[in-house]
Amino acid sequence: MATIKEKLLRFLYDRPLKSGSRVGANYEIWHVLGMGSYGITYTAEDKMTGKLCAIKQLRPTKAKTVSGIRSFQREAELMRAVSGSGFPELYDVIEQDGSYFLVMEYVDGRTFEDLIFEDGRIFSEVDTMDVLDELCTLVSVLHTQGIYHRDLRIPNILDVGGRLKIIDFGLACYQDDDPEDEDPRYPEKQVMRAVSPSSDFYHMGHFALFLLYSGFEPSQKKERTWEEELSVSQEFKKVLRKMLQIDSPYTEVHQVINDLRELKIMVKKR
Ligand SMILES: Nc1ncnc2c1ncn2[C@@H]1O[C@H](COP(=O)(O)OP(=O)(O)OP(=O)(O)O)[C@@H](O)[C@H]1O
Repeated sequence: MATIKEKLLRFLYDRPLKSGSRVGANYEIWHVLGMGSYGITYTAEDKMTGKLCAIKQLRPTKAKTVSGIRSFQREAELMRAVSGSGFPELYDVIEQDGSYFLVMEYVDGRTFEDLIFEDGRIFSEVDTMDVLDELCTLVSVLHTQGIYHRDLRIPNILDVGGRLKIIDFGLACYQDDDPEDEDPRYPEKQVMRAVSPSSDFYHMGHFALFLLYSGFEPSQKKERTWEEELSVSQEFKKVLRKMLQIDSPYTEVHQVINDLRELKIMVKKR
């Protein structure tokens, strides 16, 4: 959590670039897509090719810290290593007057956050299993390359005309990275940031719950657990319990894919 001083410094120094600003020789900033804790992301045009792209700038306050620059370099390294159509391609890495930019493919899609909270999309149990199955396939591409994403949340997964893309490698790591020192008072954070496949399964379990809750109509004032509230099959709940590490967790992504595929056949037959 940012302190008041950090928030004030961000407000004073982390002003986004104005539209029309140049980044490197070729890129012209159009507008801000979003501001996260580490970066400011813009749409931009490559003036050489006329192509639209996305540019993530390391926040100026972070660009003054060794850890900020290190995490920027890490994100660039991981994005370069990741290949496949399910991830944005990294075009360029630019350092300009003490500012740092990742220039990447613009993903023209809707995040699952947009789909649920803006478009009012409702995902049934079968829809959720289908999306999860495709997401696991992308995650298996990452895990095969020894990469864990560790931030598979609804704002970081996009639907691009029926196909998924995963963005934001700001928290991703390699399987042989040392784990960060997480505060033992927050055990959930330790699970979310674990340097193991389980961190991705845990996030995907929560991702699936967001999809399933899109169709939930509360009928009681009393809050109940997700297992009591959601009317999904016991078999799918079992899969989710393993993803969320309530029951003996999955150790590799093909186990999740196999369970989901068996389950889809069973549920679709009913
Ligand atoms: N390659 C991309 N194509 C299209 N939109 C993108 C792309 N990358 C990021 N965005 C959008 O830009 C916004 C901010 O993205 P990003 O995920 O980089 O930052 P964040 O998660 O908010 O920040 P941080 O990682 O700094 O905490 C989001 O709305 C996201 O959907």
